[in-house]
Amino acid sequence: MDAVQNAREAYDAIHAASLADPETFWLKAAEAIDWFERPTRAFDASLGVYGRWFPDGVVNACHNALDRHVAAGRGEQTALIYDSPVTGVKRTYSFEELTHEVSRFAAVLQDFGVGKGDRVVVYMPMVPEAVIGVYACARLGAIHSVVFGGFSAAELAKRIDDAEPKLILTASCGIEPSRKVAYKPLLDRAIEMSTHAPEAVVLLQRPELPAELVERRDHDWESLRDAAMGRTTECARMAATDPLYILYTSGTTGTPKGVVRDTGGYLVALAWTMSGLYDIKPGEVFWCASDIGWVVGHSYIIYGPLLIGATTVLYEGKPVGTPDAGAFWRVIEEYRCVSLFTAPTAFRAIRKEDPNAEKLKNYDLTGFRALFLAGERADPATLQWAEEKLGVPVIDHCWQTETGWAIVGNPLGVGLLPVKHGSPTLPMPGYDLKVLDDEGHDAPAGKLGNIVIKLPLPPGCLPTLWNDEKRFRESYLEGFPGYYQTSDAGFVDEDGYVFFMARTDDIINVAGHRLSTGGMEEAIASHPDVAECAVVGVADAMKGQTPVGFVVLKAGVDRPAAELEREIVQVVRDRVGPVAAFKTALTVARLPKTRSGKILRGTIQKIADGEDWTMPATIEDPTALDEIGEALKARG
Ligand SMILES: CCC(=O)SCCNC(=O)CCNC(=O)[C@H](O)C(C)(C)COP(=O)(O)OP(=O)(O)OC[C@H]1O[C@@H](n2cnc3c(N)ncnc32)[C@H](O)[C@@H]1OP(=O)(O)O
Repeated sequence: MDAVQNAREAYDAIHAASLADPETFWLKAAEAIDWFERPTRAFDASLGVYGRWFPDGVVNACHNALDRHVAAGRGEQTALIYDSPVTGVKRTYSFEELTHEVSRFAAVLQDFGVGKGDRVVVYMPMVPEAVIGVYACARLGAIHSVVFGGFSAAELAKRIDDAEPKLILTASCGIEPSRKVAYKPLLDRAIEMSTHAPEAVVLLQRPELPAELVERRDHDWESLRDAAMGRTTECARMAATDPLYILYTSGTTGTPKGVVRDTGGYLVALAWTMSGLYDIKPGEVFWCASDIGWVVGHSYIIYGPLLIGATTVLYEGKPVGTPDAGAFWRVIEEYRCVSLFTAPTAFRAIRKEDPNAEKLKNYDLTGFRALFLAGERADPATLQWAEEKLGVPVIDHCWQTETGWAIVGNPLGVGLLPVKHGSPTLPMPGYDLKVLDDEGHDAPAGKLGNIVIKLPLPPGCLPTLWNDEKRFRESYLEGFPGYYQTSDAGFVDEDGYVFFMARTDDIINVAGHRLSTGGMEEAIASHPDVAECAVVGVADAMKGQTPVGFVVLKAGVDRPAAELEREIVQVVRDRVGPVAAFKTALTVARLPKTRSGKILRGTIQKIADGEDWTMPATIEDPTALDEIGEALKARG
């Protein structure tokens, strides 16, 4: 039997076992975790919305990622490598050092009254203190909620109001290659805008751009850390079902969804993936080049590698421009990374700048075993380029903030399966993935339909939305009863390979960032001269998609279109944030609509992408579509 056949049989056996007998499968996987009280049951269907994992397990995430490795003799091994080309700083923390820092900073949090179940918002750039803050929360059983630095004050305010944090951890600034991002004024504005007021803010001063502290409310991170010298804290005993964190993600409206991640199921799932999917062993260096503000950063910068005693890399830089397109190769060589996990957009950026990968010749990538891509659809051209230049398996895998880990992937640790470009391969253990037509019937192989997952979702996936079980049911469970709706359309081929083709809602993916066009439309609609608008995601060679806004002005507004369009771009930047990459607003006389008033966003998008389109039978006024084409043509 050849290696490919072996790998397929091993995969089939594992996946089938996970679905046929989830109790046995996941209790076995749970042996990778150090429990204070080992679970006797894997799943209880009577709890929560669709059941809960490891209902009687008692555990702590920080203990599993840090303390237990020190106790097991890994204290001197490097746990965290901080590499910041934007500041020129490099720093490493051993497991022992990181455990001490976290234990000490948890004492600081305790002094603010932070304990089990309290929320702490972490609004920080990619610095080690952010990781320390997150682990300090986990140590105490407080629920962290990290907010990505590229969001606006208004977006931060929404998250503060929903999570109602006791405390906010922040830094004076983030550093982008072309500018310093002053976090503090954004945070101050967010706190002004929010109804909920945190009791205190702990701020890390960065020398690049120090910030003013608000008396009584704000506290200096370093002074508190100094004052806590010699203090330690114990890891709290947490129910496996207790929330570890809340991570907000875009919904179909401007109100983000607070994805809840429980503790025990997440640790078990991550531990399985570190070996089964990523093929990483304790002591090796795994690099996830994302941001801790995204789920990918939570799972594979902060938690996953440390959980199994591997080393993680915290990289405060970009794939290009810090300083050049050889940046990733430099980090891989310098730290002997065995795998890199990043978004396809990062590789598109490298390829654009260095099409023949000349820079790669300057580095020794011996020991580098695999590249993993996720966050957006991996286009075959980029994937092939990476395969050819790196000479290692390039593995696309697909997941969501909601799931916390891969739904579909190619399990390198089990055995590499043949790669089909355009497909992230096969469902991971515990995911009973189906494609259903709109009536809920199974779609035959090769037929496009709705990608859903039969309940229960495997461990690690969201049990609910923070403060909003109703929205959880409506958004994910009611469309296809008995299934979790991914809101992706796609198909499964005759070999079981899954192909994700498009979203079925108004979410777009810009440079690996999941964004709501509805949220951008809400921002545009707040401009006093705007009557109505539509935002669509248009194909972009670098970012995958970019948002374009079509805007109808109120009657009587006769200001120059260019001036208004600039203001509208600024409104989206202010209200959603720079991460939206919203750079194009086009004023049009009207929007194409059906006779019942529904804006024909799908057709607008096809026109913008230069795809074939057919005139919708229900269109109110066909000339409105011509006008969209003309507006796009005029803008080039
Ligand atoms: C599987 C589940 C998931 O999908 S989790 C999400 C996975 N996604 C990712 O990991 C994201 C991958 N993308 C990236 O890392 C970046 O987009 C890369 C490829 C590095 C390119 O970065 P960049 O050149 O900055 O473009 P961009 O589109 O990301 O940025 C747009 C504007 O936002 C800004 N921005 C970005 N990050 C921050 C930040 N942390 N703090 C403040 N601002 C930030 C950028 O500077 C840029 O601003 P500007 O418009 O140029 O002024």
